[in-house]
Amino acid sequence: AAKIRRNNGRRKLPPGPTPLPVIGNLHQLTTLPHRGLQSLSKKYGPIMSLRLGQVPAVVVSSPEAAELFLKTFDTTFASRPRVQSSEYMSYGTKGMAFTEYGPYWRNVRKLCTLQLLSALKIESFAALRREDVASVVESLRASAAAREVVDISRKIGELIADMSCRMILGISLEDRNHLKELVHEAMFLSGAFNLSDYVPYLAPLDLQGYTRRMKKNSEAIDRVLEEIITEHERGTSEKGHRQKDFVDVLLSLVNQPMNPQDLEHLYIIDRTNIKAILLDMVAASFDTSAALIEWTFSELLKHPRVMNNLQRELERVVGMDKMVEEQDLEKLDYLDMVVKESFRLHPVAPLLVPRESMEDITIEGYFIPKKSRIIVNAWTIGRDPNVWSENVEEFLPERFVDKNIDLRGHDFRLLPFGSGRRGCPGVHLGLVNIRLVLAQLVHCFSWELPNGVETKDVDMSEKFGLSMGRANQLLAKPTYRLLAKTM
Ligand code: HEM
Repeated sequence: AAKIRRNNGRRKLPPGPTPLPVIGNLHQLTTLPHRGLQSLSKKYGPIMSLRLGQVPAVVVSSPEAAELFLKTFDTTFASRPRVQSSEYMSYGTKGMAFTEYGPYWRNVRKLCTLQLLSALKIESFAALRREDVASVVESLRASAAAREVVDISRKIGELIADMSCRMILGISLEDRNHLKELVHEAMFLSGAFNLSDYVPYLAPLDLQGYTRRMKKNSEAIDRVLEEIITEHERGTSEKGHRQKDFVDVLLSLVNQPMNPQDLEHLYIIDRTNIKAILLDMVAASFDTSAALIEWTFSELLKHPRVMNNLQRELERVVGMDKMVEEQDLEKLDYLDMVVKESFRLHPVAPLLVPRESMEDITIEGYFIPKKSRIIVNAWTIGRDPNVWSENVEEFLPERFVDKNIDLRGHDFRLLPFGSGRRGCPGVHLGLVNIRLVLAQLVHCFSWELPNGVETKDVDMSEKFGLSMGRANQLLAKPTYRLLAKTM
């Protein structure tokens, strides 16, 4: 008996709420799971265990705990769960984001970071971004002249989607305007808590209808990607001399080893790999940066003082007689703090991307079985008063003054891009897009809320998803503010 007790003692799970039969704790996630989990972790602590249907899960909600899972024991937690969405919508996990840890994932990741997402590669698309942003400024100028109220959410969403489409697929969004909706649906389905993943014996019933939607969505996306790749192969998308997009880069590598340095694990790049990688890139770019820009804009409209400070900085650094250029961005310190503060309150991936543990492990005296789902609640960490003091709910960029808090995964208080070997490989691209678009729109225009809306009334409701954006569109009225000669 003593031996059994010792074993039990050693195998103590982290504290957590009692699971119900069949569904476990799924009902406690609520429609905004980052908030549902926050209230549970207040009660049970920063390392909490849940059962999601049949699947053991651990929810991590403090910087110290996040460091243990994402750094100290990173290798144990570097996998992703195999779920329906990754099967149906990542070509049987042939991409990067939802692929289990191992040589295949490592090779795809290497290929993408070297060939597609390197700083050099991203810089090479600066002219394209400049052109797209300028054309939105132009259209907003027309709205300003007509004293129109603008749907900022739509403008920003289309701008980011268009910049991403041109860089990745070599098409403008107008040519394939249903792609945005398709990718949006794919992101929703990848982020949804799908009962079929947690209670596998219910999967054939498809009670939420997600499986059906995934099949339909993946087929529609596949048709678009096939068309685009075929156009590239035939050279029909060639409009004179144009820059190589991601499709060109990947097609130039077809039939070659994915990683020439790793001949022990020989993966030859084929069409399915290319489609899966392109889908990952498009899905990761469309909604994430746009959501953060929208949230920041919402906060700026709610906080005219901060908007004002930002405009003063832009006047000083850039000047009122010209638009913002990418090389100005690194000089915009206040903008940098605004973006950090926005990520603190609105980490667009509030629960990051789920991890899965690869072996049994004991952490802080708690037993965590192999194949546990690991959920890092970055949203809760950003609002923890022990970390950020009492005014956590306040939008206050100045809290970052003289604090060396990085947002790329080195500081566990601020984790919008995750951390460690599964951390976001698109940080550089994401941040360039975010800073450029924000700086330009705030520099070129003054913004006011539509008639009758007061700053305190700006709606801040969230719509949960793998990428969490605003529930409703953000509306505002622009007035052009640069000296006229610039356009
Ligand atoms: C505001 C913009 C973005 C945010 C907030 C964001 C956030 C994240 C987060 C939280 C993760 C999971 C990290 C982890 O598990 O530790 C992730 C992974 C990933 N992100 Fe991003 N991301 C953004 C933009 C991008 C862009 C522009 C790309 C590429 C075009 C990208 C590509 C990826 C990929 C491929 C992964 C999976 C990495 C892996 O599993 O090895 N992301 N991102």
